[in-house]
Amino acid sequence: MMFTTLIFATIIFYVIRFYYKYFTRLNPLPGPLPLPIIGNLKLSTFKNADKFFGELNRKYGDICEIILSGKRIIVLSNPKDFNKMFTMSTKSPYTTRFPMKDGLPEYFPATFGVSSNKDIKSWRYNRHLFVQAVMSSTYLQEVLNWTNKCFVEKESYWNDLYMINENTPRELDLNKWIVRFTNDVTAVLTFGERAYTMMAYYEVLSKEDNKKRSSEVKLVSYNTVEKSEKFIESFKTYLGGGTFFIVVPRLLRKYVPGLKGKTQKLYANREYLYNAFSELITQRRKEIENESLEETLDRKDMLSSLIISNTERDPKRNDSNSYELSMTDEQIRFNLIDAFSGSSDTTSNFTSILIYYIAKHPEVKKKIFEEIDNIFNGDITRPVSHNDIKELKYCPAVIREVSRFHPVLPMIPRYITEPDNLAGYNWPTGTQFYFNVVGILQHPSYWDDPKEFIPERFFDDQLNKDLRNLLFGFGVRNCPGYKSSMIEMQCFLCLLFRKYDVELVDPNAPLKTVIGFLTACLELPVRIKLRK
Ligand code: HEM
Repeated sequence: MMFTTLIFATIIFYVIRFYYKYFTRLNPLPGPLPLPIIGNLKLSTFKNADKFFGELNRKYGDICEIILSGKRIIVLSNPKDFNKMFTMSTKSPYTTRFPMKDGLPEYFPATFGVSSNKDIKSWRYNRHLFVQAVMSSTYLQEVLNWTNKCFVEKESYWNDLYMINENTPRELDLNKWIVRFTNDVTAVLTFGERAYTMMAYYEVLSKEDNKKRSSEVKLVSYNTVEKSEKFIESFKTYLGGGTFFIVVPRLLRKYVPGLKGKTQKLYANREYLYNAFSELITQRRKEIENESLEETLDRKDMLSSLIISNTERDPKRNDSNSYELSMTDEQIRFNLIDAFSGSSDTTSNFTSILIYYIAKHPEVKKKIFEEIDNIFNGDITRPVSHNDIKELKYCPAVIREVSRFHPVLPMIPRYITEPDNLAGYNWPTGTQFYFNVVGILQHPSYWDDPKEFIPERFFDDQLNKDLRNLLFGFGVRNCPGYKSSMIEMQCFLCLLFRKYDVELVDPNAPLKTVIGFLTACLELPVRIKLRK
């Protein structure tokens, strides 16, 4: 009885304290009333974050607030607050994405790599070498080469599994293939090693169908496929673990039985992954050392590029001091993690969203066919080149319109490292802001008919110039991979639509997604046939 009363009193105390703090907060802003513990994080937030953020803007205006994981977050939906937050100056207080505190730095590095690096000096160094690697013309050529190659590989599986023809459309979940396709392209570009996730999926499907594998499909050894699947799975577990470390307090992680077990599993997985990276890096270092200095490296992947950065093999090295700044294995590891995590899920989910909207709008698909047919003249086998991509005008407009309509990242976070005045209020150090991407991309003051899907609006080069690239973020911490992913996505569109017609199985069904920080597409059931 005593114990129940104590618990009850503690809860009452907690609730009163919570609302006292809430109603006496600094600069109170409109926003949904939060609940103790969960704040504004309802289940619906996760299922429909795009709707959630769109409604925030419509209901509460251009500046409002929410509480997530116990933290107050100021949500901004007006581009006039934009320039200050997304400045190109590294001296700005808005150069950090989120606070690296609570459980996060125990699990993710706070001063390594690019994405979560809060030490601006170290971030600048890493970002410089990262950008050098992924923006070089040789790397961008590799993006095109591997997108072409992996597409051809995917087709060999499709031919065997579905025997796609002109007359009878075949049903398949295109999202499953896009995820694996992107993983395979990203892995080889990042690590210089093939992942075989498409092949592994082909194995699963042919087993399910009791199908005998075609001799056309060349399988590498079972062990290689299994090893690469394990690596990709471990990577996903590693990234997912971040949320666990943010949400579950340290004491619970250390002492509560189920949670302690989960913590240990995450650490063990991280150990496995870090060792796998070390092996990759050591092996590649050896290969590079064995190559003569005069020879140009045959691999243009990010790993090779980071190993040689600021060494005597680096064509971009320009002073003798740079030698001191070549990367350690640990630095390389975290840059590779950032490259793989930054590119695989974003590109695959956005590509699925893109195909969904194209298939949903037959008039858009028709114009895509026309544009692509004009470039390829019925040649459905030659590799797509940079010149082909340069000729595209309608396809990039469709990509922009889809990203306006259904952005893959519904908000962009920033966190201030010193007090500042923003949107007319003074904010203390540590205030967290979300730039409401959905709100802005559908804001009636900035777009005519924002609810209409009109790719042609982006033919006007001057239209909302500042907002066009919201898909990839802004300012000093914008996405360094925007060029490579634009190439990959446009190349994919050419390869797919010059040969195949894609229709949604149910054109009226909404796209199935789940949304945390990222819009994750769950499935994309389509009917696919060869174009006549
Ligand atoms: C469709 C594909 C992609 C989308 C939609 C996307 C989107 C974004 C966005 C919105 C940001 C945050 C920008 C900000 O905070 O202002 C970001 C950051 C980042 N992205 Fe991407 N990205 C994509 C592909 C890639 C690729 C291919 C790579 C690597 C090659 C990459 C690596 C990164 C990294 C490392 C950061 C952190 C930058 C920093 O903190 O300095 N992304 N991305």
